[in-house]
Amino acid sequence: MGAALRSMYANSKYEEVREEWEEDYSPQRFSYKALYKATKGFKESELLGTEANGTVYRGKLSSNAHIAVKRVALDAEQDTKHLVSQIVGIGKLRHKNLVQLLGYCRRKGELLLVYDYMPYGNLDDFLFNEEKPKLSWSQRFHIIKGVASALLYLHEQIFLHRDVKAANVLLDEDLNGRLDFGLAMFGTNRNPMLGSVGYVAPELIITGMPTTKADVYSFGALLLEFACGRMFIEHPGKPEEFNLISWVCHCSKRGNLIGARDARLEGDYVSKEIEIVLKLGLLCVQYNPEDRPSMAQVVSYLEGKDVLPEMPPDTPGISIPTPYHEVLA
Ligand SMILES: Nc1ncnc2c1ncn2[C@@H]1O[C@H](COP(=O)(O)OP(=O)(O)OP(=O)(O)O)[C@@H](O)[C@H]1O
Repeated sequence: MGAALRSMYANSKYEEVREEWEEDYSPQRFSYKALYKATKGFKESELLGTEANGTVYRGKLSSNAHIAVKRVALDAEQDTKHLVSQIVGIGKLRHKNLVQLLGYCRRKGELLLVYDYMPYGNLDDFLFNEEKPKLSWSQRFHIIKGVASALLYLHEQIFLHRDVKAANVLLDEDLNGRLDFGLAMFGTNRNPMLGSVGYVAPELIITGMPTTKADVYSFGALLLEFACGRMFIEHPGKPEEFNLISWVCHCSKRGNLIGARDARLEGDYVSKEIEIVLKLGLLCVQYNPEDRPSMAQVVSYLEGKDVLPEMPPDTPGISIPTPYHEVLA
């Protein structure tokens, strides 16, 4: 029985690895055959993107459910049992602003993760790609609040996200922001502790220890990107525009904080909300983790239940160049 379980459809194109210890996880287990059929044999036309960590395909199951399948190469030394138990644990999380992880499949040297399909793709394209239709301010604010509540939920469930960034916010059919589980959460990312360049909290570079406050830092970078419509770190030449912290502080010092906003918004914005997002972004990206708010506070500020503390742009820890910025310069 054990041997038979180890390899299903041996030597066929549907071959997969299935071991006895996975029996408890059968509700979360997809057969390779089902995923192969759903993605039309992982056809090029179904390819959604290829990133450093894997390849993602769109698919449709026999139940008509639309899915996204992420194919990831597994390192030989990977602790597969631990990884699968993490996947199953993450799959049990439920929040309307999370991309639901439906399950997994395993082949030799390869893991396939199955998610709900998000028809509008990721936010990266909408915020930074001039060719994509722009998001209105009310859409942006709605998405920000959704992502904040999802991150708060993760922290309440004692999970860290570890890789909050625009590319990990996907949009569903109603343009709700859904936080995607990057591979960093499973520890299979090639850079498991650090997340993505530009969103990494400065202390993480030194300690390598992910924390809720490091997630808050990355969320702060994302807030500034939402309001400014630009990537957190750019190299446009002017020192005040090197990153969004210096850009927003520069505008604030000149008495025109909301002048930092995305010019593509034109007249379509609510000054009070942009101001909250910019100020909260600065509060979250402070150098010292203890100075950053918790995600519970972030949600209260965004929902207008709490009033943001005043923080002048020359407050130590925000506008001064930090070793982190020097590293990246
Ligand atoms: N559930 C999904 N529905 C629709 N598109 C998706 C889904 N998941 C990923 N994609 C798309 O597939 C492409 C690759 O996604 P992937 O998550 O691998 O990228 P990434 O965020 O850079 O990787 P990672 O988060 O693992 O570092 C992106 O264009 C992304 O928008």
